Amino acid sequence: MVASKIPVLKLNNGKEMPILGLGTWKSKPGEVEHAVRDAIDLGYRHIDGAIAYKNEEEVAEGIKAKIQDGTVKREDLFLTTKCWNTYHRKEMVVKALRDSLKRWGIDYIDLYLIHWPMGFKEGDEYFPKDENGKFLYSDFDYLETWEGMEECVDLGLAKSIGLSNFNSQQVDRVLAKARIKPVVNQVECTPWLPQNKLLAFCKERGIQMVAYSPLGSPDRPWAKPEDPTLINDPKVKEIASKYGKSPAQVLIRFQVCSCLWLQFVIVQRGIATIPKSVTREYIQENMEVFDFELSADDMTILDGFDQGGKGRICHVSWYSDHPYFPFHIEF
Ligand SMILES: NC(=O)C1=CN([C@@H]2O[C@H](COP(=O)(O)OP(=O)(O)OC[C@H]3O[C@@H](n4cnc5c(N)ncnc54)[C@H](OP(=O)(O)O)[C@@H]3O)[C@@H](O)[C@H]2O)C=CC1
Ligand SMILES: O=C1CO[C@H](CO)[C@@H](O)[C@@H]1O
Repeated sequence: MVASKIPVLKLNNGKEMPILGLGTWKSKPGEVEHAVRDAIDLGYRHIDGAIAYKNEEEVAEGIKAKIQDGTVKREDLFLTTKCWNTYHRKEMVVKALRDSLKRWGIDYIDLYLIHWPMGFKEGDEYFPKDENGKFLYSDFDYLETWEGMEECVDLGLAKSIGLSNFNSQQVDRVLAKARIKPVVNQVECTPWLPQNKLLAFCKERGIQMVAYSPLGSPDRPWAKPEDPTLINDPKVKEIASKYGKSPAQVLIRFQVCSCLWLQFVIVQRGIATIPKSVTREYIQENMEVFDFELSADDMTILDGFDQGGKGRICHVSWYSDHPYFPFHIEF
């Protein structure tokens, strides 16, 4: 069996999560099985999936191959999936995970997240719309959804449960009611949207932040050719060349092990992150980030990238009329 060099973080329930994982949104069937196999061969042990990515079976094929050839055992892996917005009714939360586990071919998931606080109309369509193209929502309160998540732990279907795309008020509402505390809040995080306030808020409550789209999600479906790209930013490129690293490595290092000023003290960001790639060279490059340190001067430059909410790429403004839309407040 091959040991991994990726550091692990301890979650508030005592379980461990590798600080770096492989993202799988937009990874096509036909590519993702290979990407997962390559990642595990290279030392990744954390894979971030979701029901809504519609590729769980193929992700699972990659995992199965690596368990079968003896590279890893199931218990060496940290697998995440996410309860989609159409499954926010309590009973559906459990059913959705059972269906997902069948697709993964496993009997428990390491981490099950509420993908968004916003519920959508139940049914087979993941993005339901009426005949005028208006999105159709459900009014299930995410507190009910959380009860379903807790049941998944009770039933042994999920080892840990958490949130994704929840703002500070929504996190506190869950904490006030939770029998089982969320271990993470997975949110977009880049130098454009460094989430310093949400990070401090989550740290105070023992909730680990996980950064999604750490490279600025250049392959997001709504990207326009004229949009700026973070990995091509001249300042990021300049910093990268100083260390003999790539822009992607600087952006990943920024999350996992860089410092920031919080209330007059310097703290490590220590944010877990899940860059997506289906390219073996990138998958390898993205994990080679634990052998250099960004200087205070370079961190100051990256701090200057902060655009607040305007820096958000996964803004999903098309759902902004949802009562639980998370991005109307500062953090
Ligand atoms: N909870 C949530 O709501 C969300 C969760 N996520 C999760 O976070 C993951 C990562 O975010 P995502 O939006 O996919 O975007 P990322 O910021 O991870 O960027 C992915 C893109 O960057 C490219 N890339 C990867 N590594 C490198 C490299 N070293 N050099 C140059 N280009 C590189 C990839 O190319 P290629 O693949 O062609 O190799 C791909 O086009 C998702 O896949 C998903 O698992 C993302 C969005 C929302
Ligand atoms: O993970 C995700 C990727 O982006 C999508 C935007 O439609 C969402 O489904 C989800 O947040």
